[in-house]
Amino acid sequence: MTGDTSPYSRWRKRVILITVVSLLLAFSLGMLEGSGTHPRRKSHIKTWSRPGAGYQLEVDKTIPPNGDNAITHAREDFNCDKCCYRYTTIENGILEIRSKSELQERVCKKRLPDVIIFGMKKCGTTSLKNFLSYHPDIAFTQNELTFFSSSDRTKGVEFYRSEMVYSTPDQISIEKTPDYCHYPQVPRAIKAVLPNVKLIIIMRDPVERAISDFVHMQVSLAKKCKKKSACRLDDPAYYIADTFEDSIIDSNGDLNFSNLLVAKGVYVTYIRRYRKYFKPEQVLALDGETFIKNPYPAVKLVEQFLGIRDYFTRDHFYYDVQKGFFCLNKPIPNNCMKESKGRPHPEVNDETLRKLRDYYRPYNKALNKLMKVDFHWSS
Ligand SMILES: Nc1ncnc2c1ncn2[C@@H]1O[C@H](COP(=O)(O)OS(=O)(=O)O)[C@@H](OP(=O)(O)O)[C@H]1O
Repeated sequence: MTGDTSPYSRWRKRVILITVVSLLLAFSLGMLEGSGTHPRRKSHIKTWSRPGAGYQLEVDKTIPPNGDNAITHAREDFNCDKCCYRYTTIENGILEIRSKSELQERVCKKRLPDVIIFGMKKCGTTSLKNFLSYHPDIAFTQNELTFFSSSDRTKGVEFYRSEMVYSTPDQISIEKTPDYCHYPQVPRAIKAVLPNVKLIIIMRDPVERAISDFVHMQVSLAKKCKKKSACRLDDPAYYIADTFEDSIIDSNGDLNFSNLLVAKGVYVTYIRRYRKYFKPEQVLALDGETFIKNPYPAVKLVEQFLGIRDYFTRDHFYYDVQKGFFCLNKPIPNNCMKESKGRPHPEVNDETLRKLRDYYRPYNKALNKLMKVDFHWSS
């Protein structure tokens, strides 16, 4: 069998080949045009709608040619673009105020608190404040205002408001003053000004709290004693000796439970006072010991309690070996508490520890019952 090799036949084959190639080219180009997508990056800005703080999530979508299984990368807005402040490190004070025009644009005002962290001293209140300060739905007043526990109360509510941090209409404003816990007049005073306020208390093993408070008061005293005229503690109910044991055990070997180092650990007394004025659902109790070991579950509980966005993820936190505590990795990396948090504690003798534990046990049990929680340090 021989093929048809006439000039006409060769010309006809060429025409068919060219037509097929052109058709294939046109078809594939048409496919791409018709789909309206290109296999390259597309960027969208998505604004979250609840509760509307304007927190932006930049979503970077790489759409593969078939349009399926689009890979979505979410990159957080590190500076809370719709907030009244920009974020900086804990070391530098966390919040940097925006310009006047930016504040106006964002309807930033100083608002009375929706939430108060009212205790407990040396139980992790600062770390909790620092972590929550980076939540875009929260405007956290950085200073402890002590409004309800000091003579500032006589200056009136407008003074209190003027001390608050700026917040947008969609943010929850918070202040923390651990001192509010143990002054008997404070719960009623808060109720009179903020009847619907939400209250958070973080409590750790009262024995650990007492030792931490001792170290703290020693440092404060040492600072004051640099100026000889001011060399005394503000509160005479504190007694600080050279050692923890000598501070809380009297000459008869008995526990001096009126020393504030000890008294401040009787949490149930303080909470009962608050519960006289506030409904149980207004108060959230957090365990400071589990918070030290892992802050993530505690910040999630706070988000739920306040009904704010599910913002924090596990990878916001990392354990810093050098610091010996958890620090933030997001939105700013390597962001640890200042040196004054996480100080070394002295060794305390077993006898003193036993006396303290025996003293606190019934109060801890009553606390568990009242708050319907089981703090593992309570026995
Ligand atoms: N992540 C992290 N980093 C550092 N420190 C942490 C952290 N989480 C909890 N803590 C514990 O917080 C203790 C200080 O508590 P407060 O911030 O409530 O103290 S204060 O009342 O405001 O002075 C502090 O007490 P000390 O260890 O005695 O310094 C810490 O044990």
